Amino acid sequence: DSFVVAVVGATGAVGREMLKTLEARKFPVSKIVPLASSRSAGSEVEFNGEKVIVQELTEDSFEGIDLALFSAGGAVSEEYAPLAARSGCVVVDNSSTWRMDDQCPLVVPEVNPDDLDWHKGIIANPNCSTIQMVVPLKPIHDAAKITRIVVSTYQAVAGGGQKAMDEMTTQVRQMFNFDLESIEPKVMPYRIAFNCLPQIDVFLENDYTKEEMKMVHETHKIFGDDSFGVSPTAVRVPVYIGHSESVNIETEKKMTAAECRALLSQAPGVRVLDNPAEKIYPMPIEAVDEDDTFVGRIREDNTVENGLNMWICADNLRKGAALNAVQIAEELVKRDLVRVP
Ligand SMILES: O=C(O)CCCc1cccc(C(=O)O)c1C(=O)O
Repeated sequence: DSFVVAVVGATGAVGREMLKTLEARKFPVSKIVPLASSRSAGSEVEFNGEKVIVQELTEDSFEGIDLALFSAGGAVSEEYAPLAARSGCVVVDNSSTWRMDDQCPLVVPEVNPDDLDWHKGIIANPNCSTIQMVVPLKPIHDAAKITRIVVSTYQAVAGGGQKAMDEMTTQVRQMFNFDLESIEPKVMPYRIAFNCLPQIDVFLENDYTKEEMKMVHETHKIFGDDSFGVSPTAVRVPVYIGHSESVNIETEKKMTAAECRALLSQAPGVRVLDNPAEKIYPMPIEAVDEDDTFVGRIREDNTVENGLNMWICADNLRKGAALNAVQIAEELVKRDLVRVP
């Protein structure tokens, strides 16, 4: 059977990727309903070779909608996701609003698909940096029990949306014209062109950023296990699309680099690119427009008992957001769960 599917935030960077992914994976859509703010309503998007008019999001937009993918910011999710669920529409929300709500499953289909079974109408899509980390770490955790994670992220500007990407373009152009004075950052705290910013989102009381603490809390919820620590540093780097992460883990049981490589070569959603002698390793420019999470630079960390280092890259708009949301929708269809209990 096929479904009436809404995309809320259809004109944003992630919303557009959601439409592209629904089409590319031939999700069974009987009717697509692109929704956005009054500002974007009236514009057109393409879907399955047809032009579709973007409609304005209102409280009765969800009548007759079976499934709604949200990526329109936390405030819209907070107000409209419960409305949608109450009118019998299953919501997959890409914002952080519902991720830590104990009535909402927080799901990466390769990692914890069974959590979908207890959804009450709203399912949360994790933060992009969390998704690409848990995909390879879950099989390792199952095999050797992770006791500690230290992660440093190198996050693309696309995570800040189209405006952030445009800001970097402007800065690069200005710098090539040696016009440095007029660089006035608006979306990001400082100039990002040829720079690194160790701040993504706001700082909290503990001097970590919201982005860093999302990786801690969301990883624990997705694994259903908070017995291990997560020590995060999230950094913005001058890359357009594709997040990279340097991950160091300690495990209870010893796992060699070779065993880790072999395990990840079989892991769902993972592609191992790891041959230093041939200069083979993941890079963000190679991860763009790919479904997989790429892992390389796998090596033992002999400064601790059972340590491993690895380097992980993924397209943050795709597996980091839109693809994961569509894969959740696919899993809901498979489990006949496109219905609000
Ligand atoms: O900047 C990045 O590289 C990733 C940030 C993603 C993001 C941006 C604004 C708001 C939220 C949010 O939902 O709170 C989120 C999120 O956690 O998905």
